[in-house]
Amino acid sequence: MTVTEQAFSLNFSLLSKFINEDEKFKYAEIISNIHEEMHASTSKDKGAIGWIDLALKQNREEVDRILSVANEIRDKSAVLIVIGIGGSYLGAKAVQDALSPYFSKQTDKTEVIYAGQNMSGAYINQLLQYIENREVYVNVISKSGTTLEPAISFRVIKSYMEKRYGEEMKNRIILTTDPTNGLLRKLAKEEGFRSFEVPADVGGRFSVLTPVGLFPLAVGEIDIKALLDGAKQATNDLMISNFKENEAYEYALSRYLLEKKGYILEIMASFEPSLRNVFEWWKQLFGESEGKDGKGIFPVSVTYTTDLHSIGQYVQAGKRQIFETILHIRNQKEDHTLKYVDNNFDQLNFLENKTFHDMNTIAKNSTILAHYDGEVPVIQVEMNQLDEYHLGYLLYFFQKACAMSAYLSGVNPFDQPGVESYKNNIFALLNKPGYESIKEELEERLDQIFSENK
Ligand SMILES: O=P(O)(O)OC[C@H]1O[C@H](O)[C@H](O)[C@@H](O)[C@@H]1O
Repeated sequence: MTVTEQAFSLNFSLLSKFINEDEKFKYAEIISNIHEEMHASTSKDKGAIGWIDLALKQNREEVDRILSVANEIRDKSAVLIVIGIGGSYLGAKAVQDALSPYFSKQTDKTEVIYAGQNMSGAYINQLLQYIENREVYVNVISKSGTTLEPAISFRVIKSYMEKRYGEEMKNRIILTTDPTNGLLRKLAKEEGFRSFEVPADVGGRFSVLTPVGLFPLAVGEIDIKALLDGAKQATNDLMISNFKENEAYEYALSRYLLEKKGYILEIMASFEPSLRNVFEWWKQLFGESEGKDGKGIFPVSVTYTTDLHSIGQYVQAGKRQIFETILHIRNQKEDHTLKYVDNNFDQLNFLENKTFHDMNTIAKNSTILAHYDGEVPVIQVEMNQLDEYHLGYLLYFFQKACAMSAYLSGVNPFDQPGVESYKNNIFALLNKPGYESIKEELEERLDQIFSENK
C-alpha cells in the first residue's frame, strides 16, 4: 500500500449486498475507454477538460503572483469581499470553512466574506454596514461575466468603493474571469483593473484549483501550495484506467449501478461540521454535471451526528431510494477527553478517558451498521486528516469521479443547459434587451398562476 492509499481511501465492502462484483466487471472496458477518451488530446470535450491535469501543469509564476497579491491584501485590508456564485465561490468557501477554527477572536487576520451568491437586499445592505470603517479589497469572480447575481452585487460594491477610495479603488478590485471573453475581461483591459484568468477549458464547478479558488484561499491564509500538492498526488494516483485500481472510477461505477437499481439519492455525510461547505461544493459538482436528460442522482448532504436527530429517522427507515457516502477523518488535530466526575451526576463515568473523537468515530461506525441494516448501501471514504493536502486530494478525486460518472450515464459532464431556463426567464421578466419575445408569454402565465391562487 502506498502512502497516498493510506492518506485517502474508499471502502466498498458494504455494497456487496446490493451490487455483485460480476456486474461491475461488465463495465471494465467501458470505463477504460472513457478514461482513454478523457485523457486523449483529441478528447471530444477538450474545451472543458482542462481541470484533468491542471495541478500537474500548474504555472509557478501564477502561484507566486497569487501569493504576492494576496500578501498585499493581507497587509492592507481587514476584509476581502469575494463576489461570485456557484463554481465561482463554492470551492473557496468549502476549503476556507473546512480549515478555519469554529470560533475565533483573531482580529489581525484579513476576513474573507462572500457576496453575489444570493439576491437578498438585506444581505447586501448589512454587508455594506459591516465593512464600514474597515479596509476593504474586492475579488469579483465570474467566468462568463454575465451572471446576474454577482453582477448586481458588483455594481453596488463598485460604486461604494469608488465613493470611498476614489481612483485607488482600481487597485483594490481584482477581477477573475475568462482570459479573453466577457464584460469583466473588457473592464480589466479598458480600465486597468488587475485580473486573474479562469482557463478557457475549465468550467466553473471544476475551477477550485485555478485562481477562482486559490486567490481567495491565499488571502485567507490557506496553504495553496499544499492544496495543489494534494491535487497533484490525486491526479497521478487516479491516472489508471482499471477501476479496481482507481477508486474514483470504482466510486463512479458503484453510484451508476446503484442508480440503475433505483437508488436515486446520494447522501454525503460527515461527522465533522466544518465539512458542510465541502459538501455544498460537491452538490454543485455532481448535481450540475449529472442532472440532465431525465437522469442523475440527486446529491444531498448531512452533518452527523446533528442530523441523525432530525432526518436520521428517514434515512434509517423512510423510502428506500437512498445510498450514503460517509466521509470520515481518521486523525483529528484537536480533541477533548472526558474526565471522571466524583458524584457521577450524569451517570457517564463509563466514558471516562474517552475523547470526543473516539466517541464520534464510534458514532460513525454505529451509524454505518444501523443504516446498512436499514437497507441503505453505504460507501465509506476515509481521509487521514483535515488539512490542505488532503482536501486538495479530495477535491480532485471528486472531479475525476464526477466526470466518469456522468460519462457512464451518457450525459455531458461539462454543460448545464437546465440552468439557462431559469436565467432566460429572469432576464426576460427583468426587461433585459434581447429577451422581449418571451417576456409577454411568461407574464401571461404568471398572471394565470397567481389569479388562480386568489
Ligand atoms: O462564473 P460565472 O460565469 O458567473 O458562473 C457562475 C455559475 O453560474 C452558472 O449559472 C452556472 O450554472 C454555474 O455552473 C456557474 O458556476
